[in-house]
Amino acid sequence: MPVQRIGLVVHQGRATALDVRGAVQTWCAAHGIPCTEIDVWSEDHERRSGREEAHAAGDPDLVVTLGGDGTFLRGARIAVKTGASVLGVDLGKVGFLTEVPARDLTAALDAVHAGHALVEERMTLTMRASRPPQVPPDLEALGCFGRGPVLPPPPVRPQSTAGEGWGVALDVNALNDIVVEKFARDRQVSAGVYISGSLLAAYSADALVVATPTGSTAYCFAAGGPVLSPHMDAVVFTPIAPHMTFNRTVVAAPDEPVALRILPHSGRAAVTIDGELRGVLEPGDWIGVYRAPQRVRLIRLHATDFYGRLRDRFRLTDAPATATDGEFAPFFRPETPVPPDLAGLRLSPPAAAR
Ligand SMILES: NC(=O)c1ccc[n+]([C@@H]2O[C@H](COP(=O)([O-])OP(=O)(O)OC[C@H]3O[C@@H](n4cnc5c(N)ncnc54)[C@H](O)[C@@H]3O)[C@@H](O)[C@H]2O)c1
Ligand SMILES: Nc1ncnc2c1ncn2[C@@H]1O[C@H](COP(=O)(O)OP(=O)(O)OP(=O)(O)O)[C@@H](O)[C@H]1O
Repeated sequence: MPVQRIGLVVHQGRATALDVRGAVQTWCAAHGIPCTEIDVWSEDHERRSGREEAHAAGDPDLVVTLGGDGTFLRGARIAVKTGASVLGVDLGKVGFLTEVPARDLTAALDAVHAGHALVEERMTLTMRASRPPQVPPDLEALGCFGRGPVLPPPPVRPQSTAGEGWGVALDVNALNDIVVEKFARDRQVSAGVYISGSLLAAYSADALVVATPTGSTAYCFAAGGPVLSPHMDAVVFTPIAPHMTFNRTVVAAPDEPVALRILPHSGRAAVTIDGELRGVLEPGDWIGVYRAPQRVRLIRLHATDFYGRLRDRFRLTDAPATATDGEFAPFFRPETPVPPDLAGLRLSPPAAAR
């Protein structure tokens, strides 16, 4: 379906993003498509939930982000609430989530408008909490770690059943991760970690990360966690610097919730959702994290080559001993038809088609 309305999320601190914004606005004007900028970082901008932000922008069906992965995450937070797709223009440092370089922007918008783009759906995480989350004003400055103004705490979903012991359901969709981390440099977070309702272990750590497969290449990856294909669903738990010998990641099934209960003698803990501070937990508080029904719709111009991107963006280097073996031949890419037993497999597209 042709694009009806664009919501634009721009990294205001990057000059190239401001230039490219002009190109998007010109394209929109030429096609008669309304385009609303959503400046989630401005000091003057009212702090709104993703849903309110989408409604205020006229419920765009396409969100275009101009920046890096952080800007993409800020756009995804808004798009997921109304089922809009997200197109990330790569103007950042890593660009794992973003899809197109700025030079291909117009061609990308043309392709989306003509219905030629692919949509890749990614799992998100949602959560319940023992009480509605809040960020006390005195902790805001400490907790937002030099980034933009804090977003409001996640709204409570109407189907909440707090009084019955299930906690309050929060209107959250994390594309990368939900992280519980220490506030004070010298006070670790101590928490009991439950998977599928069973206690796995009590941790004392710098942070505890619950991630999606998409988020496995972000914070979890930095902590030595495994890389998961973003085409699968799973709930990935990784402790950061736990003061114990068991420091492994646990990859739970998509229907196995991961819960964290702050222990009585723990320091206070920050809850960050996709890198943004959204709440503070006191001893005794808990959160339960599980797969959300909503998925983020990523625009792709070509079939995804996740492993090629992994090699490229993380600059994977080959073993020095293989250097004398020269070029690497393509695998499973002869000109002849695909044999029946391989027909259902997901194979990255040939380099020429990317
Ligand atoms: N030590 C760490 O690596 C660390 C620490 C805190 C948070 N994070 C991650 O940062 C994310 C927020 O990103 P941001 O850009 O707003 O903050 P940021 O700028 O601090 O991001 C950290 C880095 O992670 C990259 N990144 C983000 N999502 C990614 C993904 N899905 N796959 C691969 N790389 C990814 C970003 O490009 C950036 O280089 C959080 O969701 C969390 O996963 C990482
Ligand atoms: N909309 C904005 N307005 C002003 N400054 C911003 C904005 N977005 C980000 N910044 C600044 O840029 C820094 C990097 O932000 P962030 O990590 O979210 O960017 P990004 O989109 O992920 O790009 P990169 O890949 O370069 O990190 C922030 O610490 C902040 O100082």
